Amino acid sequence: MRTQAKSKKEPLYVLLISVHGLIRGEQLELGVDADTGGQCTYVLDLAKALAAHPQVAKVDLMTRLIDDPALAADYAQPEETLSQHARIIRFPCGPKRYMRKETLWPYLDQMVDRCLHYLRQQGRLPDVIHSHYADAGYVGRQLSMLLGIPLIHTGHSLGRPKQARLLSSGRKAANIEKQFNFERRIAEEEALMQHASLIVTSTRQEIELQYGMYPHPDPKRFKVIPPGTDTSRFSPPGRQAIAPAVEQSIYRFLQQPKKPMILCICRPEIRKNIKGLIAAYGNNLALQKRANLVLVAGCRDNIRALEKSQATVLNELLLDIDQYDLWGKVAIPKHHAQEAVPELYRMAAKSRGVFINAAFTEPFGLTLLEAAACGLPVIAPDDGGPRDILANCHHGLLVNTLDPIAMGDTLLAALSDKTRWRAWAKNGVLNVKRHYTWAGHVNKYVKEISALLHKQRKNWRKQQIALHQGKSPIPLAQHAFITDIDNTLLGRRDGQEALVAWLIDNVGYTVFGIATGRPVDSAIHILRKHRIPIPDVLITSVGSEIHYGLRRIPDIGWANHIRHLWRREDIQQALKAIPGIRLQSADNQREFKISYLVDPQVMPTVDDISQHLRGQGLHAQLIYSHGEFLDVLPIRASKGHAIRYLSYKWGLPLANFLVSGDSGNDIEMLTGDTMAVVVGNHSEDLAHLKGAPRVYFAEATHAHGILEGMQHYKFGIQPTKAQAHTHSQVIMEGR
Ligand SMILES: O=c1ccn([C@@H]2O[C@H](COP(=O)(O)OP(=O)(O)O[C@H]3O[C@H](CO)[C@@H](O)[C@H](O)[C@H]3O)[C@@H](O)[C@H]2O)c(=O)[nH]1
Ligand SMILES: O=P(O)(O)OC[C@H]1O[C@](O)(CO)[C@@H](O)[C@@H]1O
Repeated sequence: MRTQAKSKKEPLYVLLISVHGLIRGEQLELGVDADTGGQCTYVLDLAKALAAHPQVAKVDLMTRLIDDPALAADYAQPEETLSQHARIIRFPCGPKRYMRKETLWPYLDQMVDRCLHYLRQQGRLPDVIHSHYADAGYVGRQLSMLLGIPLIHTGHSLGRPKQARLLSSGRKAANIEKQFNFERRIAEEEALMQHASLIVTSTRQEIELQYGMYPHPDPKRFKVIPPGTDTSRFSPPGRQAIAPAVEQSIYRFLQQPKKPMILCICRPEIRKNIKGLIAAYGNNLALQKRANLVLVAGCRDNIRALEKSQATVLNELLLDIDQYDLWGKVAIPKHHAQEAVPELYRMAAKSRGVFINAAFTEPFGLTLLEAAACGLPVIAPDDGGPRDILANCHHGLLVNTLDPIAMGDTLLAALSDKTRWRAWAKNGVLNVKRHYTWAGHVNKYVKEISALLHKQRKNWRKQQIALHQGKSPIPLAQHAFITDIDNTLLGRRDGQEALVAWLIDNVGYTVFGIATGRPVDSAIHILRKHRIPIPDVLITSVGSEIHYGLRRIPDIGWANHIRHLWRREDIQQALKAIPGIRLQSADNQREFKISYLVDPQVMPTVDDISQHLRGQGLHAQLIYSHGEFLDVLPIRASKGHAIRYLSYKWGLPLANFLVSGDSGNDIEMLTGDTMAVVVGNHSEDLAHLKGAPRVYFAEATHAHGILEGMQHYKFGIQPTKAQAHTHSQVIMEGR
């Protein structure tokens, strides 16, 4: 299969990623915990609206597969259809059970790998990847780098402002780090700001005040595209009666249920300031007389069984209701179904009540749009999202939510002026349709993406990137050819040229890779010198690093994999005691490789050195070569392991790999399921492989030997004379 440059008109394939929380097509469970709120509904609405756009052919919303007896089986379905062009795809990520987002970081690489396999099955790569929140940002950034596809990112909520808020509330840095894993999150957010081609925000203030807390935000990468709300669900009350079950779920708490409702819908989270709201209501007797307070703060069976931070919010809530003696005036329903949510807004509108968002800060605030669409005026924090929304919708008032007395007074004033109330209700319904529809969002979004892709295509043309255009060929290629460099690929000029012609003929069909002891810079330098196109995959420093293509994108998954038990500093320290070895120059030292020069007369045996390290509780592999070098590597790092990892990661069977080598450090990659070729000029340490299954010993030497092996295995599309003339052109492009 050959990778093609995309024609301008071809409709788009968008891959959305939102890892945490609970996402399904119907009956979203929102407010269940701190991770199930606005973002879940945002990504689902976005997926559906995008798929309805005429320029979009396909939308996949990738999320975590959760197989938890405490939850509906829906979250364990690998695929769910949302509409003709949109679906949810779910991949495992760590343990099967539900986990809060801060604990998912160690497992995210699994999603990257599963997605690569999935794309292979699809036979098509997305045009853009769009990640939501920092965890999905990590997955999206890896995929974007590995595949050469632009990344769009939406933060929804950022680590630095949250960390600053928690610190200023008096919490200890070490405790909040333990609970929220800020270091990892903020590092990823910084990386995303460098890597993403486009960052979509809901407001301008989000760019200035939130992203502004990070180093060097590049204003050109940001685009404000506010979300929409689903007006087919959220609509004004009209004449229809409210569903009796919904009414009942509220009335059962209230002494005078027909009074106006002050409605608050939010996740039970400290930032949402439910405590301040109770104080506002509890301290204002006139307000209590005028209206009931209805708090919809997620669903609960047993507060004691909830996660600690939510349990604290709800416990405080109950204690505060008791302290102000608000029994009979406050409703706090235990459960609500998703179809009940619009009904709750309508019920509040019918009662001539108001909606309140009492949060200390609110990046955007989807509930304010939902209320507007249902004809319910709002009181909201004088902060980013609400400021923009109220400036557009004119459906209520802003208030200082840090001041409970001001909040109480503002609520009372809003409920008392009937003419103003009617104007707000009308404004909300009209203006939300004018400013906040998903169709409007998606129109702007598709224009931005199209401009981005257009610019990128132009760049590719300018750079004339080697064998293919920008996107990686690996996910769709059927075969891989991986070779050692020195004395295998290189060594005879005529052989090299014939091999380059073969590579050109096999573009898109075969992945081209090298596996070498050289560090990556040195490998690229020598390949350029010999006019060999830059490989799709570079396994370097004896398998301790993997990079991709011209841009040398590192495979972070591999680094994470081999980091296991690797204590570089301690190993280097322990080896100081070994006679007959001295460190090679700094440019030969890598994060996962310590290299020594050896005096064979003095150095103890490799087994003795291994034992010395083991005695100190250290784990490493020692590779002794050519009687003069000693490389110390993590136990999982080697050329052979790297090839097996690539096979697994990219979903390409090991049997479809042709590998070639000449010496001892190639043994591991030459044995096993691969199609192995040992070149004619091989060293003695490979002789014992003669007769081993799937190991071909070529007569010819160097690159000629590789080509002989390819013929033996009938590997690849064989070169034709007509195609061979493109050779010099590609070499130039590869430089
Ligand atoms: O018990 C509940 C609580 C919430 N919701 C729904 O959950 C959503 C909450 O969204 P939002 O008010 O925007 O708040 P967050 O959950 O905090 O969402 C985050 O992400 C949103 C989308 O980017 C931003 O609008 C917010 O500012 C940001 O804090 C709304 O659809 C609510 O109707 C429920 O259905 N039941
Ligand atoms: O408190 P945090 O970690 O900043 O996150 C806020 C959360 O709000 C949500 O958007 C609610 O859906 C989450 O997805 C997001 O994780």
